[in-house]
Amino acid sequence: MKAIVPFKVINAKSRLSSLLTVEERTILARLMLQDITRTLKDSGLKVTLLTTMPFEWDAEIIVSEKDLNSALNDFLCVQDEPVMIVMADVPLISHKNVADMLNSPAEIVISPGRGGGTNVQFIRHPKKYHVDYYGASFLDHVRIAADNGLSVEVFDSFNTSSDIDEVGDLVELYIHGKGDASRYLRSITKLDTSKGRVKVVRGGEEGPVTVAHAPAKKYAATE
Ligand SMILES: Nc1nc2c(ncn2[C@@H]2O[C@H](COP(=O)(O)OP(=O)(O)OP(=O)(O)O)[C@@H](O)[C@H]2O)c(=O)[nH]1
Ligand SMILES: C[C@H](OP(=O)(O)O)C(=O)O
Repeated sequence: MKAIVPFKVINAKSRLSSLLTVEERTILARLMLQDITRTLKDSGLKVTLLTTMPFEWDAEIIVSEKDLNSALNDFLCVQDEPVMIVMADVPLISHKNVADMLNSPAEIVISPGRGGGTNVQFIRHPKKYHVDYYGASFLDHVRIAADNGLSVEVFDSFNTSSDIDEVGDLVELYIHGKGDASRYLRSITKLDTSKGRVKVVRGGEEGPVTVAHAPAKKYAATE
């Protein structure tokens, strides 16, 4: 069974730029991808990365300069087997989450993200479906499934609904993460529990974490 993970190589996670430098965002994005790739592979899935430019990774790479939706739909329309689409910013996804999605009897299993997005989708018949990310993509995906007569399960999981888009989202990774991305985050930031909602702020506690692949600078955009 296949999993495809879209990955924007340059200037990833730009919405975190009020807290993290471009190098830190690049490393964090790479480590989230590393944690996710490991979980998907250990769950028995064959992982393909859909990237915006050539990229070294321990997975099949498809490079497409098309927009995210066109690139994904080009992929889906030639797949004979089920496909799981996992966004590269859902680092808490677990083996159990993957197994539960694969075991669903539904034709489309959708894990929503905060704010109307879509974090993970399991698509049993990719040729009968297409994706429409951005905006309220969760609603769009439910509608596309209905328009194509496909049954839907909305997958209810803290892990898979926790996508890391904005600085406020980092607290979930900081507190609940068990992989390298969370270790790295804890090495460069700390928790501010002084008042109101807990926040991730500058100042780290743990030692540095090594990144397995090419140096971050190579892919970092200039700010
Ligand atoms: N292949 C491909 N992947 C993309 C593209 N844009 C975003 N992605 C990936 O799609 C997923 C969801 O995108 P976002 O949550 O917006 O992530 P992002 O673009 O790194 O974050 P921002 O810069 O803050 O918008 C992430 O896995 C991104 O790496 C694109 O143009 N092509
Ligand atoms: C791609 C987009 O991600 P978001 O920016 O909403 O996390 C979506 O889920 O439709």
